[in-house]
Amino acid sequence: RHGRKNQPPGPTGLPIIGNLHQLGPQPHCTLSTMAQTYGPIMSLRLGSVTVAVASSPATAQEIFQKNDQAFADRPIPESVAAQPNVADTLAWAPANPRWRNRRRICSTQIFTTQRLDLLQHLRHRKVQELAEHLQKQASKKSVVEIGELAFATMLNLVSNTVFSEDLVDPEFQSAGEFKELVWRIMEDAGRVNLSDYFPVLKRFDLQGVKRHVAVSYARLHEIFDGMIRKRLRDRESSPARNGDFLDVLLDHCQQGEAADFTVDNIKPLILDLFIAGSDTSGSTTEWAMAELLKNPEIMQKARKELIQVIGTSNEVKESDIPRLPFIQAIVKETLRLHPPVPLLLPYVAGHDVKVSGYTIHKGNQVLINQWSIGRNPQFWDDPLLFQPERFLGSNIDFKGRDFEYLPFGSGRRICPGLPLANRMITLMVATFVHSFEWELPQGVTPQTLDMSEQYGITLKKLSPLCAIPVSV
Ligand code: HEM
Repeated sequence: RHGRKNQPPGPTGLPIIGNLHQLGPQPHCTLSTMAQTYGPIMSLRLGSVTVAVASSPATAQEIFQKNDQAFADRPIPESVAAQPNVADTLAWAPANPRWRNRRRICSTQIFTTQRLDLLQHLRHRKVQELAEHLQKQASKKSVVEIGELAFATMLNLVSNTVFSEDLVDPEFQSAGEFKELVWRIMEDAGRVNLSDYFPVLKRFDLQGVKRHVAVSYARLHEIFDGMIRKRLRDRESSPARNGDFLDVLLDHCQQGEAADFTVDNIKPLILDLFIAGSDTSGSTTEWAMAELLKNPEIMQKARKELIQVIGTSNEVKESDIPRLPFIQAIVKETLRLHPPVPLLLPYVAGHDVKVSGYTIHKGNQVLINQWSIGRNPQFWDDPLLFQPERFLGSNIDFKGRDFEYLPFGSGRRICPGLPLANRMITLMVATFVHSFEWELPQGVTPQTLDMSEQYGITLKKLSPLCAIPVSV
């Protein structure tokens, strides 16, 4: 079936497996190299699935702007299908009225400027708790894992937004278990799984991916189940409401929208917010700090801006951020070089579509290699250098309209968490830089700091960033 007419060019594959063996452990890099030979829209055959890969701003724009509707749905990897009620997730459900309703509720109840402003105190509190923890570690000269702390802080922020309570204890002891669970889900979702490319093999789960990841889903569902049941009991015994996102969802459950909202089918939506929000934001904060430790002169410039704007005694507040253009530029530059979702989430063509003169056939999958676009010298000067200055005085933004820079995607499935992620990551990075000097552990220098990536559905730092906070 793959001799289809007018398909984008691509590498010749082997019989049956096609190009699967060529992807390697870092598919985003392999696809970037292949695009130099086959062009900005190319076609690969992965088992029985044809995948088109877009690697330029122009092809991404054609997909997102001209053909947004055709590419509104996603293929569901087997590892994601391992969770109960997968059709009720936000990230993987088809773009049907039920998905739209859930997305609208999330947007209006969590992500509007008004709602975010209302919960500003929560973000300040969570970041303050993080700073207090770091102060204690600083007094002991302890080494901390920056990514894990940022991840746990984000997890607690999402948890407070949904459940009005922390998931991770104040000393961050239980952060490890959640990180492990979330990362296992991310890693399995990003793994090349034969069941996804040979539907006939699905029921055998040859690599055991589905069985492996099901354990993580079951544990997270169990945790959420306990929290939801407790809230249902509280609601029965008292009319008082917490006013958090769980109350909003339970109100929907009780308002006769029974088919769309039940206690069971709201769990995948809640899980999505935790999974999509915590690892991406934690990882971006970790990469930002890794770049600052690798480039001490940029760290100094950032600190200088913070001291000029805030002084030395005050804490960083969200209301300071508009006056911190260099810190904002650091976050943007980090998302360019280290976008947490390098290939965005996959799309599936709803009908035959022409892109750059080639045909993407109905049922073909589409990936956008935004990692590659963000590092392409055609669109960025000295693309491999970490230079936040490139964003100063530039209008390029990550809101999905500048196709050379798409860390949050674009179109109707653009990341709904963008405004929250932006506020929280900026606040965490600013606080790290403002409240502490940072030292690398013995034997590590800025020159030897390991910046290798590990591919999952999100891209994380292979070796966790370890550093020693020093109080200022
Ligand atoms: C640095 C932080 C983040 C990055 C870089 C990021 C990036 C992305 C990307 C690239 C997508 C896919 C977009 C597409 O396919 O076009 C996505 C989807 C999504 N993100 Fe984020 N995200 C981040 C933080 C968050 C946060 C904080 C939340 C919520 C708490 C969140 C919730 C979601 C959800 C629910 C989806 C699925 C949307 C859909 O398919 O309709 N993300 N994100």
